[in-house]
Amino acid sequence: MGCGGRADELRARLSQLRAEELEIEAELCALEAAQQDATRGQQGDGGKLSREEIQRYSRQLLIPEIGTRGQLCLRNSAVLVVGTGGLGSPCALYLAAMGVGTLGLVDHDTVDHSNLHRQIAHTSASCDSGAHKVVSARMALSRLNPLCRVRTHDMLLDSSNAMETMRGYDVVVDATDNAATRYLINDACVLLGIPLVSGSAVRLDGQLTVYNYNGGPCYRCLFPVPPPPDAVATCSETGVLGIVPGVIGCLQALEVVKVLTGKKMDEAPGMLLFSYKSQPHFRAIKLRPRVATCAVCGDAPTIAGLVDYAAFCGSGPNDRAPDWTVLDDPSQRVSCTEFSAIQSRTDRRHLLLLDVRDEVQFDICSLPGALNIPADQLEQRRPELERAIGALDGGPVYAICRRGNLSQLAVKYVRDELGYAECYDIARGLIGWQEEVDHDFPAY
Ligand SMILES: Nc1ncnc2c1ncn2[C@@H]1O[C@H](COP(=O)(O)OP(=O)(O)OP(=O)(O)O)[C@@H](O)[C@H]1O
Ligand SMILES: [Zn+2]
Repeated sequence: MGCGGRADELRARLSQLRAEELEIEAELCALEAAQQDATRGQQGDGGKLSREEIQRYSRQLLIPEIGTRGQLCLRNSAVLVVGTGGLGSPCALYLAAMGVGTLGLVDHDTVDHSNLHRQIAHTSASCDSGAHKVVSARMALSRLNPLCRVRTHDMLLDSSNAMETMRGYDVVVDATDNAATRYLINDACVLLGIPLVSGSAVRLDGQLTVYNYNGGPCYRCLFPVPPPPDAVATCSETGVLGIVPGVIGCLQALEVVKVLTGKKMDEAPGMLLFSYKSQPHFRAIKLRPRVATCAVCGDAPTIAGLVDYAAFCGSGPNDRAPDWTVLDDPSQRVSCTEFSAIQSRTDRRHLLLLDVRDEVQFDICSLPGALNIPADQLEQRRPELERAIGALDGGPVYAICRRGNLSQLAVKYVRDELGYAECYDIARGLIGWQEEVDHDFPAY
């Protein structure tokens, strides 16, 4: 067998072993979840470091701020990381590496290819095997540091299970991505008296705050009212640079260490803002103190137990961006399958495919022959659009976007503002095209 053949054989064996490893990990997670009380609490001699621990953590033990006392604090602590995505991955990896004794991981999702540029606890193999994020992350953590006990909670954290899940942890890390879960975790932390290390990251910006600690404010003190659901930017809609949640997740781990080792806060608690675009990248702002009228941590709280957070926020933890209905008349919309048939029987000179996504998205992928005019530039580029329509000899215009929302606005614009009635929307946009017509078309 040649070198190439042998290499192929080894690659195939390796990917089979990786898949098997994930299977074993999943079974272990399930077994250990069934005997949870055995995995909580101190390990070994609570008051002494073992030879192995001294060796492993030696470079950290040498730091006066940590020393044996600090290392024992970490070893005898339990930290819950909610969300094992972009923030939770680096945060949990560092907490395990630094010697936190018990790490709980909560997530309900499976690993996706579009997660891997930032969710560094996961691998392509996890994705190919359809692994659950908590299983995949646990594998990474136990490889890194087998001394760390990892407890997995493969579930959607909600009002029915949060108190039971979070109780007993010394610190909770919010590494999630939605308002409903942020309020849920905050309220449970206040009710249980647990400090909360909260982070967020989207596009090129991130934020970090420690709530409910040392008499400081809780999340509700600062944000008593949730933002409107469509004002919340998500990674899947607006994107995120891989390292940004990496920076914030690492700083979350740092804050956890500070809380666990009892480093006294010299100053009033602050919010740290990070931006790739600003110079310097970090800015700290002082937080207002705890608000006496806060509904959950105030002097006369009105929230004594967990509430319905999806109702409070107007969107749940699972809600993806809503689909709009701008065009009430269904005859103004065609499915992707219908458009594919129309396109193949129409002379391309008499059909205009108008792609109204922004240029960045258009550059990622597009259908052949599409004219790109972003929805928010239609008026500004009206002459260009009118010229293209003028060349159609009365032929149809079809508008497309990523998921069929903005394209409806474009159809309305062409019909109402340009007075051109032969204009139709392609329902479900390029996501629909990939699912219905061309499975090889890139999904993003
Ligand atoms: N209520 C919840 N219970 C459990 N896990 C949650 C909850 N809310 C959010 N999460 C998890 O928090 C993680 C957040 O990760 P991240 O912000 O990187 O986004 P993502 O959902 O993985 O990816 P994308 O938004 O790009 O599809 C996800 O793994 C998500 O499943
Ligand atoms: Zn409060």
